[in-house]
Amino acid sequence: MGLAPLAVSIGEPAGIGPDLILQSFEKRVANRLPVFCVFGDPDLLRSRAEQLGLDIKIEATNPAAAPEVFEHALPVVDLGHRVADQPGVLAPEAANMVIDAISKSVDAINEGQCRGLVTAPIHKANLYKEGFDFPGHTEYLAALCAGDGIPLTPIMMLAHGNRRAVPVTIHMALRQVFETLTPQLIMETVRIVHRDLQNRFRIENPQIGVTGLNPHAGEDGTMGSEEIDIVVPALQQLEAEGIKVAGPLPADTAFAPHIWSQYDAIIAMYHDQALIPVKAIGFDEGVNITLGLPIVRTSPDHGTALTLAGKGTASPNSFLKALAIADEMAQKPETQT
Ligand SMILES: NC(=O)C1=CN([C@@H]2O[C@H](COP(=O)(O)OP(=O)(O)OC[C@H]3O[C@@H](n4cnc5c(N)ncnc54)[C@H](O)[C@@H]3O)[C@@H](O)[C@H]2O)C=CC1
Ligand SMILES: NCC(=O)COP(=O)(O)O
Repeated sequence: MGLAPLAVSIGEPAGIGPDLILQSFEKRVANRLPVFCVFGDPDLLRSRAEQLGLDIKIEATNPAAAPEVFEHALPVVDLGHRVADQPGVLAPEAANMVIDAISKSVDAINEGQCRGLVTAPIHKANLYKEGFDFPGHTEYLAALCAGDGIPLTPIMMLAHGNRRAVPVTIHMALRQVFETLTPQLIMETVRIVHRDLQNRFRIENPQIGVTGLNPHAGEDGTMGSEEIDIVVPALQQLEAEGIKVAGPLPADTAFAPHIWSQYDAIIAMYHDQALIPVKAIGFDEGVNITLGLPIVRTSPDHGTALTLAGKGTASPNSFLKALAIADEMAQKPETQT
């Protein structure tokens, strides 16, 4: 039996997600892309293909038929929502489809119909206005995947080739970081990254760097005490467990090429500490990978880029990489969850 398709959630329809999906499908042979099926609105994709001047057939189907359909048409699981195709114009009515696309993709993976998820970007603020109660995909997927009410800790990892960065705290106001950071959260994050680097990336003995929070990693406690009070105790416990971990590294130098290259991943304390270096070394070249979940999920390293939607100028590079990495991570036939 062949591999099940990857699920692709359509993302924000006013953004570049539909463009990237169509552009990627067009390049499927040249890029040896894995079979994927889109969860969304086939009419919207037809309209966007026309707008972009792409001669692509769109076929409403189900994941089981996707491998055969993929040869001649873009397979789309029709979620029943109809959304007007207005590139660059956010419409609150689209929120239900955007959210459904994510949850139905996860259902399909849990039922063994799909083997991993690649998410096109969502416009977070547009979803919040409609009552979406999660900061982003990362946290929503953790809620969807939590079985028996046991909460999962989802981990956001941005990867540019072998350069990987992980924020301990994810989508929150900077002032909230101080009350959220604990030795327990750092330990849990490092343990999950360590385990997933072994299991999902086949790195036998991962080397993990951990940054401090403050400038110069606190300069011996003179520029903040979080390193001494929170980071060091976590590192001591992790070392005692046999995890190869180093830190607290000053965050401004941790991502210098000669230091970053010594580690399989660097764990940073908050969102921008981790994501800026990845986007700076190559915007649209990285991939966002969610760890800590029973399913494979990747996404491009960028957002909805509303002003580029429908113009054909958005680069599909990161989206193509997200498909390739999800394919690699979810190579087992059929029911890989
Ligand atoms: N995984 C996801 O769903 C993500 C969603 N977002 C959401 O996207 C929205 C917009 O966020 P921004 O901070 O403006 O980031 P953005 O990534 O959408 O745009 C930043 C800049 O990069 C350009 N850009 C983005 N993708 C590009 C591509 N493929 N090719 C060429 N240029 C590209 C944009 O035109 C803009 O100049 C927000 O609502 C944010 O929450 C942001 C990041 C990830
Ligand atoms: N800045 C990256 C980002 O916001 C991605 O969030 P998510 O939607 O993948 O959780």
